[in-house]
Amino acid sequence: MTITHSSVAGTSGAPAVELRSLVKTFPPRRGSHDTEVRAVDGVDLRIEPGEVVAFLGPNGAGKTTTLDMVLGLTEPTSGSAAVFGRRPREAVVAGSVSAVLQTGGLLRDLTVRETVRMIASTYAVSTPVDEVIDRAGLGSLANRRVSKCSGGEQQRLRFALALLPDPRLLILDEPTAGMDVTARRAFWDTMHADASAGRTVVFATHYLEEADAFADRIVLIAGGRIVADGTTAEIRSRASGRTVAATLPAGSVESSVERLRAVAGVRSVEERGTRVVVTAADSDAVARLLMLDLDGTDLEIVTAGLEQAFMTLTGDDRTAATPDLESELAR
Ligand SMILES: Nc1ncnc2c1ncn2[C@@H]1O[C@H](COP(=O)(O)OP(=O)(O)OP(=O)(O)O)[C@@H](O)[C@H]1O
Repeated sequence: MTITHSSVAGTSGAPAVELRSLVKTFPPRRGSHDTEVRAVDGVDLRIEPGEVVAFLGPNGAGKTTTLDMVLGLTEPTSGSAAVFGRRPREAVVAGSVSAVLQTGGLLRDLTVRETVRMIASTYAVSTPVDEVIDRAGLGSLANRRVSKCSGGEQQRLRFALALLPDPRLLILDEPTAGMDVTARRAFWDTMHADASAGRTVVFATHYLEEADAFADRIVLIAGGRIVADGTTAEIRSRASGRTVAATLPAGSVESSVERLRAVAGVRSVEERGTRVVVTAADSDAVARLLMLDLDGTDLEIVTAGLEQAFMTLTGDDRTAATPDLESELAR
């Protein structure tokens, strides 16, 4: 697969994406007593050219609404969105940004190549049809009808279409939704090769593994706000910490819990009878306190993974409102 990006390199110095105090509200649904929906609730974000950024968050977090504003598909209620220093719609018209959205009409009776050719004809300047077919890994499927392509193959076709204007910024909204693990891996292999040439990629996902494996940076979104922003390693260490559990002598649990809560970096202390479960950034300090000062026994230390980090950071009542999240995580 050859990768030649003419317009990907070289930018005006403006950030690829700049969101300032971005807010989007929707009126309450008809007949509902709810107040307005604050889908995006004050987002500030700067993405530099060449970054690969995952928007990670549970259902209803505000990912799609934010991306829609980056693409100029919807106007902010307040605040602003800029793409390479321009208004989103201007950036779209200039071919600086394009998107692979969750759904998007494809004509079922056309072949893969016919589809790419048709969309290419709508651009004043476009990447050669066979080149995008090759880059999207569709070479062997070029003559297949869209109706005969699997969901994953159709998604790769949408990806090929998004590459036609050779955009400096590619937006992917849950690009692998509905794909099995193999198709998902194949899609990301293709994307990896493409992004390594310097394209800025912003994608929304529910899948932690996907964000972890593919993004340089994760922007964790919940309830319309950014709840964490950093490299995957930073997110993991910031939120996960470790869980330390021990059994305490009966009668001393209450006072011990108080002492544990006072330790710097302790995030939570849970009592289960005489057993305490402590989540903390510095598990060594907690373990020492439990064993040496508080006469704890049966010590257990568990490293929390990215999933735990995700739950911790998107936690509180918002996680409770997103039952789908747990089944996503369990997949
Ligand atoms: N057109 C609309 N009218 C009313 N409410 C809307 C509209 N679009 C989105 N919302 C609400 O805004 C909130 C954010 O939705 P959004 O689709 O941006 O979340 P998301 O993070 O992309 O979720 P998902 O992962 O499920 O796609 C949700 O509560 C949603 O119901």
